[in-house]
This record gives sequence, structure tokens and C-alpha cells, in this order.
Amino acid sequence: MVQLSKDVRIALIGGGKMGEAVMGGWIASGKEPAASLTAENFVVANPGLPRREHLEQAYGVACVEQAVDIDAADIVVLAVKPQVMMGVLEAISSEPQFAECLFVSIAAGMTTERLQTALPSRARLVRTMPNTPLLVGAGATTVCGSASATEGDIELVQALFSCLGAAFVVDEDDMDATGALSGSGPAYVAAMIEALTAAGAGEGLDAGLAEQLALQTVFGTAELMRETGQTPEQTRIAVCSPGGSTLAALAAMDEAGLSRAYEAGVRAAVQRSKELGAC
Ligand SMILES: NC(=O)C1=CN([C@@H]2O[C@H](COP(=O)(O)OP(=O)(O)OC[C@H]3O[C@@H](n4cnc5c(N)ncnc54)[C@H](O)[C@@H]3O)[C@@H](O)[C@H]2O)C=CC1
Ligand SMILES: O=C(O)[C@@H]1CCC=N1
Repeated sequence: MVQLSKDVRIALIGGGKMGEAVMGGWIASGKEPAASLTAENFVVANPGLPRREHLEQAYGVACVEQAVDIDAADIVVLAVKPQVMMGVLEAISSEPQFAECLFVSIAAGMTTERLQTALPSRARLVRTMPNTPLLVGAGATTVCGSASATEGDIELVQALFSCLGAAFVVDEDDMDATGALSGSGPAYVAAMIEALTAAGAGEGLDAGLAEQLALQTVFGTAELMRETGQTPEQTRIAVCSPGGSTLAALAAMDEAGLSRAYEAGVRAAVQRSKELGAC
């Protein structure tokens, strides 16, 4: 098992939604290698004062306005939007405190080749694609190395994100597709719950009840499949009585282009990731 020194210094650049979720998850985690991490191990750089005040109050972490104000770091988590990433890296690339850091990017689309051009020459880099359920310890994160990352770096980052759910090492060529599937995926599932709620309300159900039924159905189906090891196909077939209402529903959904809609959505997200990577 990979270990972290209890004095490890982790800098978070970008204290927004995902940065907070990752840092907060590590601080709260009882799992190795995050178990020993406390607020003392972190410093956050974020230009907006309200976010800094929130993070200081909620976690007791030290916050600074700009990344150049960070005085020391071993690991740097890059949690800014792709549109500002290169500017952030250029501002710190010649700062001596970052010269030998392990950088961990969570940004959509930005390739390790591109990021590495703006990093200090001796810095190492691992790229990840997490998702928002890591807020509740149920994230899905993909991890890939770079030309500069060691096997130990990749193993450490996978282990750290495993503290926040499941983490899978993949080839970098698959990162945009994994972002389009699991990175954006919570939005698709939430949109499905919204659509089912609206459809139930359209059939006369109370909207609050319809939403609770849709949510519990998504949760219960995922639990059922995880606990029994059923495949999606087995789960689907088990619900479909011959000549029954579920088969009628799936046929109508197919006719309305549901699976083509998922294909088109994931393709659009991959395309947009590639555009963001070129920002
Ligand atoms: N929201 C999501 O579900 C996911 C987001 N991501 C990636 O996470 C990254 C962050 O996204 P969010 O947290 O959603 O965005 P966000 O907008 O909530 O957070 C970004 C933070 O960066 C700060 N920031 C802007 N310029 C800065 C600078 N020069 N130095 C330091 N901080 C700066 C902003 O003030 C903001 O607090 C993005 O690269 C995104 O692609 C990855 C997976 C999922
Ligand atoms: O929408 C986005 O660009 C980010 C990346 C994956 C989820 N949110």
C-alpha cells in the first residue's frame, strides 16, 4: 500500500466545486493513503475571496489568493477550468517551490503533453477525470500517467482517488471518452431522473412523489446490480415480463431514439473535451 508522509504538503489550485470535493473528501477519509491527511496538509489558491473564506471556515485550511503565493508543495492538484489552466501554469512554471512537485490535473480535455509544456522541467504529472459523487465517497475517477510520471506516482494518485470511490487507470487516449461517460455522467443520470419525474407527473402523479420514486429506482437498481453482480442485460430482462408493460415502454423509448441520444450525447462531450483541451 502506498503511504504518504504525515508532513506531505498538498496545494490545491482552484478552490471551486471539484477542488473542494476532492480536498474535503481526503480530509474526511478514513482510508489509506488519505487517512492521515488533515487541514494542516493543505493550502488552497483561489482568487475569489468568498470561496477562500468558505474553505477556511469549513475545513480550517490555509488559503492564498494566487498560486505563486503558495510557499511549498509536494503534490499540486490542478482544479481550475481548462480555459484558465495554461495561464495558471505559466505563472508558476519558474517558481522554485514547484520545481519537483507531482502535479495532478483534474481538468477536462487537457492532455498531459500540453500541460507538461507549461510545467517546470523536473515536475511530474498525472491526469485524472473524477466525478461529483466523490463528494459522498462514491466517485468514479479515471487516472492516466504522462511521460514524466513514475509507476509510483500513478499508483499513489489511483490510491488517493480510491479513497473517494472507485478509481481506474486507463490509457490517455481513453480519457476524453471516460470524461464523457463518467465525468459528465452524473448530469445524465440527474437529467434522466428529471425526465422520469416529468413523465410521472404527466401521468397524474404528485411531482414530489414521482421524483422520490425515480431517485430510489436509480439508487436501488445500482445497488441491486452491485450486490448481485447481475449484468445490465440481466437486470433489464428480469423486469421485462413477456408481453408486459416494461417491454412496451422500452420499445417506445427505442422508437423515440433513446440509445441514439446517449450515443450522440457522449460523442458531443468527447468533441467538446477535445476543444477544451486546446484552450
Ligand atoms: N464539475 C464537474 O463535475 C467536473 C469538473 N472537472 C474539472 O474540474 C475543474 C474545476 O471545475 P469546477 O470545480 O466544476 O469549477 P469551479 O468554477 O467550481 O472551480 C474552479 C475554481 O478555480 C478558481 N480559479 C479561477 N482562476 C484561478 C487561478 N488563476 N488560480 C486559482 N484558482 C482559480 C475559481 O475561482 C473557482 O473557484 C475543471 O477543469 C473541470 O474540467 C472534472 C470532472 C468533473
Ligand atoms: O462539463 C465539464 O466540462 C466538466 C468535465 C466533466 C464534468 N464536468
